[in-house]
Amino acid sequence: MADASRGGPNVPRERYDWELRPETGQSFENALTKARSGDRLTVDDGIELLTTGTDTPGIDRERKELVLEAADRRRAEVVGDEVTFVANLNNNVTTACNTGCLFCNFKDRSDQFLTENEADNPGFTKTPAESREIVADAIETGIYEVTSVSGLHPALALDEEHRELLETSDRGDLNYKSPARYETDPGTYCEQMRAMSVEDIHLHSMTPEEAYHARRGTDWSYETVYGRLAAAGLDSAPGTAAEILVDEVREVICPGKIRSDEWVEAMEAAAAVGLPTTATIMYGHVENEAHRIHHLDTIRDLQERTGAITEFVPLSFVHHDTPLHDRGMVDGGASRDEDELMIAVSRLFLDNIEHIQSSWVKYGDEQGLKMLSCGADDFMGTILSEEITKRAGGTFGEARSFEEYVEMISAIGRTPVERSTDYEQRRRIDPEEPPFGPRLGPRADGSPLVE
Ligand SMILES: C[S@@+](CC[C@H](N)C(=O)[O-])C[C@H]1O[C@@H](n2cnc3c(N)ncnc32)[C@H](O)[C@@H]1O
Ligand SMILES: Nc1c(NC[C@H](O)[C@H](O)[C@H](O)CO)[nH]c(=O)[nH]c1=O
Ligand SMILES: N[C@@H](Cc1ccc(O)cc1)C(=O)O
Ligand code: SF4
Repeated sequence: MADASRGGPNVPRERYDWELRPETGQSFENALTKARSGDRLTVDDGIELLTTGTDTPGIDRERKELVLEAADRRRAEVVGDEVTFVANLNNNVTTACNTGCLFCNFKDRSDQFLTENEADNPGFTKTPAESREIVADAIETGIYEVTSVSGLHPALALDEEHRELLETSDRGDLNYKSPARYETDPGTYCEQMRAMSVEDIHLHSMTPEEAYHARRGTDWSYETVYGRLAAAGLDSAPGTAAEILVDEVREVICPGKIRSDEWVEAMEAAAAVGLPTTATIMYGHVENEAHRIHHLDTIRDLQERTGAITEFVPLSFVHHDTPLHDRGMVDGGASRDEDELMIAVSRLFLDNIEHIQSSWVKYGDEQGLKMLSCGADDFMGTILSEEITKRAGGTFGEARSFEEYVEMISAIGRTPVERSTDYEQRRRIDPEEPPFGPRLGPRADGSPLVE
């Protein structure tokens, strides 16, 4: 008979013959003792906590509660009771992308964007002028930051020098086509950066995968690329495109993407030119718990070297409308138990990263709030527009207002705090003093961001 106290695994992982498996010589009890006393956890400790013991199948709910408690206590010690969020706008420049990641339904094949294509184009590309207008309008509402991640449009080059190299190259493998061939010209990455850098807005953009696209066909280092982007207005880099930083998993879910070591190289370069970064994991598809912990280990090592990672964001895979699901490679995403353990073990394992984000885009409000008692202390941002999760079938909406944030965070007895992207500026909000609006952005005057 099924044991009601156990959560089953969400994915029939026995379908995949992985080299890495969640097997250890450690016991759950020892790992928990180490976690409680704040010792640095080994990979085996992490696997024991995430699986609630490799000696038993499925998730043991009593043990899970012990892991969540330890993580919540650690959160309180490290960052206290404040729950942060940022007034930001999400602006995706283009959905055109041929990389073919099997977990992604954001992208549209780029040949649909060619002028010669007469069929309806389901996606979009914005010119630098259009991006600027979108950011300029949002600044008026009081945002502090613009986040911008995009498809790898074949016409995108880093700058004019890169475009010239791509135009004159006789290599046929560079995923480049002249902007003249497309209905809409996205300009260069540097032009987009300059366009979105309106006033003193904080520009958070250029994932390692985008940085790779911005140097394709050249021998330029990632430092050169991030250095030029920073000169054009980039302020920090998002650590998405991380997915699972174990190559045997990348070969299955994103064979067209850069490998793990290149992702790390790009993030180190961003840090080397002085940009703060974030880091993510996209979990709950074909990978197992050993892959997740190896990923955390890579991130923790990277942070030892750079100190540049301001927050870690677990992104729960949204499965509904994705190739992985359509092809029967997964039956669903992570279970609620797995989500909670992912947040908690991120807090316990990543002892050198201060902030763990609960993403309402991925978890929704109710579960997102619960995560703030499982180890998370940041509740993301207002974003105002969302395409990636929506196109994968996610249903948690595109925006949150300051009013909603203050109400939700005070309802769980915590303190709402508006933050800057790098967490250096923080403003506690008194729930007794409405109306609630941002005050940190270049034009923010405290009036509500979303009515
Ligand atoms: C859509 S890409 C855009 C930026 C750029 N093309 C890249 O891959 O770095 C940004 C991130 O969204 C996340 N993502 C895409 N599809 C998702 C899904 N179905 N569920 C959860 N996260 C997803 C992935 O982690 C991915 O790295
Ligand atoms: N800025 C954050 C986002 N932005 C939205 C993303 O574009 C997208 O919704 C999705 O998360 C991609 O997987 N999302 C976050 O989860 N956290 C952020 O801080
Ligand atoms: N704030 C995180 C989260 C994020 C997640 C997905 C995105 O597409 C963008 C951002 C980051 O900067 O990496
Ligand atoms: S995740 Fe990024 S690189 Fe991969 S298909 Fe989607 S948009 Fe393209």
